[in-house]
Amino acid sequence: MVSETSTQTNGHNAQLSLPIISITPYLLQLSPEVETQRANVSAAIHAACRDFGFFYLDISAISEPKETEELTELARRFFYSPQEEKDELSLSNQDHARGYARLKENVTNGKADNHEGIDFYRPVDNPDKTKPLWGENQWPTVPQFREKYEAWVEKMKMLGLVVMEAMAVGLGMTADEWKELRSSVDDSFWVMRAIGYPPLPNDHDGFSCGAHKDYGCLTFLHADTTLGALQVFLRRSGAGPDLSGLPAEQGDEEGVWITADPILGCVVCNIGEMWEIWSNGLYKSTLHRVVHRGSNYRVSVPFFFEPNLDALVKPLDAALRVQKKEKTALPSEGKAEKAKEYKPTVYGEFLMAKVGNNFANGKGKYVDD
Ligand SMILES: O=C(O)CCC(=O)C(=O)O
Ligand SMILES: [Fe+2]
Repeated sequence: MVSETSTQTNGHNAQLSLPIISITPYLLQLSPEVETQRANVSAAIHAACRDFGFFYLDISAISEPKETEELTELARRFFYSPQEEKDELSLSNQDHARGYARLKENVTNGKADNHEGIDFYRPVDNPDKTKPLWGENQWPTVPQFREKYEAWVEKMKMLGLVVMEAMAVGLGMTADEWKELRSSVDDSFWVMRAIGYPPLPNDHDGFSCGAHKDYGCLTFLHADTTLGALQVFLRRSGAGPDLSGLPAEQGDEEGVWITADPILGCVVCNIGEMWEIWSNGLYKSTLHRVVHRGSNYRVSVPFFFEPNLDALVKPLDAALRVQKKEKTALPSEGKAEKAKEYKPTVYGEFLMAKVGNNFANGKGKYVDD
């Protein structure tokens, strides 16, 4: 909530730590008091999206730690099974997107990532594995895996819609505007991934997962208790040189890499490129990466809440209103020319273009290389 975000430090300078925002008011029955709390939540999310593109979302109202611990335990059981068993669920059996990818099979920025993973997508009507993204999910035979993960999908889909509503309020959208936005995410083409990270060898100069921006709408990440692995790039001028000793994947951008360690009861939430378009750049999708140098085997479970395939994603009037208001508030820019607008895109076409490029060469999965 607003009053808490500036004081929660999570072990860092408050300016450089991700805010912690509870979604609980959006799950409670509406009353005048709850309405005020919701407005505070929305203002906090709006600020977090502008300043960080990342925040902790306290979801303790809908999930006990036991549930997420079970997810990581089930993933661990799968990743610890013999390699031949995991390979039976290989991406290549299906549409090259749904299934298991071996250690180093995934590539980011031209470098092999030091992780293995299994991906699931929203099921489709009339599956056809010869078509990009149109195959069937491949579930591990680990007892309870499918059941528990499918329950998580339902919960995250619900959470996605709730967070979208909170963001609509944060942008000052009217009820009709929210209704229209809602209709472009109410049949989300979601993706869920379980990722296993062995520690990086000491002399390894690469990354467990190279720096990238998520391309969709909202990511909700549950990770096990490993510290120091997930890093987020905060663009800040005057931040000084990057002392991480790692290749500068951020290019010439000035800023700092901070760690986003897990917090009990929270998922890490970040926005993808579709929100950058909806907000006309007011919200930025933020670079992040994983560098796991610990001695344990780390597991994370990101859920990607994405738009509907047929959603036309274009700058929202509410975001343009915010930008216009800010521009006219600046004395020097009183008669500013029309602000630059992001190009609209149909989510399904955008996704197919990303995946299609890789499909032809046997890599249906979207990789940012
Ligand atoms: O494992 C993590 O902490 C992050 C994974 C991630 O960024 C992704 O899969 O897009
Ligand atoms: Fe990511």
